[in-house]
Amino acid sequence: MSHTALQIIARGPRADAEAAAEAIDRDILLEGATYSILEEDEDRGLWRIDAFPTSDEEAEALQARLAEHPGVTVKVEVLADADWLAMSLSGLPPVRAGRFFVYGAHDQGRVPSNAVNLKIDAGAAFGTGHHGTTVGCLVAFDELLKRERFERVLDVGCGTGVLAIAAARTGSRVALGTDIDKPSVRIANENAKLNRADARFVYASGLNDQRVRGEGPYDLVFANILAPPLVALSQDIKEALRLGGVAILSGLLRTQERRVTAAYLSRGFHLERRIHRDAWSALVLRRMG
Ligand SMILES: C[S@@+](CC[C@H](N)C(=O)[O-])C[C@H]1O[C@@H](n2cnc3c(N)ncnc32)[C@H](O)[C@@H]1O
Repeated sequence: MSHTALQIIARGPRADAEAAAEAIDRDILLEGATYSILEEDEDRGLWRIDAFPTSDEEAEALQARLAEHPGVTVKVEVLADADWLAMSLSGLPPVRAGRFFVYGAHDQGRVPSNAVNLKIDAGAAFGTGHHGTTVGCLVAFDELLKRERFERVLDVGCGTGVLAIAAARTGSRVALGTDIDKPSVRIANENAKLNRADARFVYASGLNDQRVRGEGPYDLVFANILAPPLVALSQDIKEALRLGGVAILSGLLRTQERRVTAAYLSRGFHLERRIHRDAWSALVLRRMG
């Protein structure tokens, strides 16, 4: 594993950036790599890839793929420890995703002082922070928090509650989570207490529950569920969001991105960012209409 945390940034026109991203997707050495692609400057048609290698081999492979696309200019930055995103592959170590540090009971004592620390005991619920979909959501949220505040946040499919707890711990006044799995709701409420987070979790399917509607409209909706329910819930998620509000969606595979994106674009959302980790994708979509 690399000891130097790097961020590799590539900028260029959309076609070049998309082609470079596809080359990263095709490289089997980069199957586990995390990167995002977004439109940086709409007026200039400038797109940007940010990649976060977790080993020297990954860093080399990423730079090699990007170098094959002369239309993008590449910059490599060494990250301060507080910013890097790394997921070690041995055991179940803590996970760093932007400002968030997700850890279990066995990591007590290894907690950094410069992060938002989330203690998550998984039990029977999904969401220790180790899965590519959860990491994608946290990275997307961390980026958005650099520019925006989210007063009211809904987490559909809360699992351990990690996402709503992350919101409550970073200043959201309302952080509500739902799940169709009763044990997850109980575990999420316990995790909220454990983290002294003012987040609440209720047993409900989707968004058509009075307790969920009553707290809306939301500034941000997380939904880390599977692609078919993400498509099925697209209208409900739109209605739950205020105009200009953001949906962070995950649980979909990279290969399902087009289908899920199409459902949201047709409802007036704008795709702001895609984050890839392993075979998984996280999407940042803003309600424009
Ligand atoms: C992949 S886990 C995500 C857990 C956590 N939010 C995270 O990001 O790590 C998906 C969760 O969504 C729940 N779920 C699936 N479909 C749902 C629906 N229609 N409404 C509410 N919860 C749902 C599942 O029970 C599961 O706990």
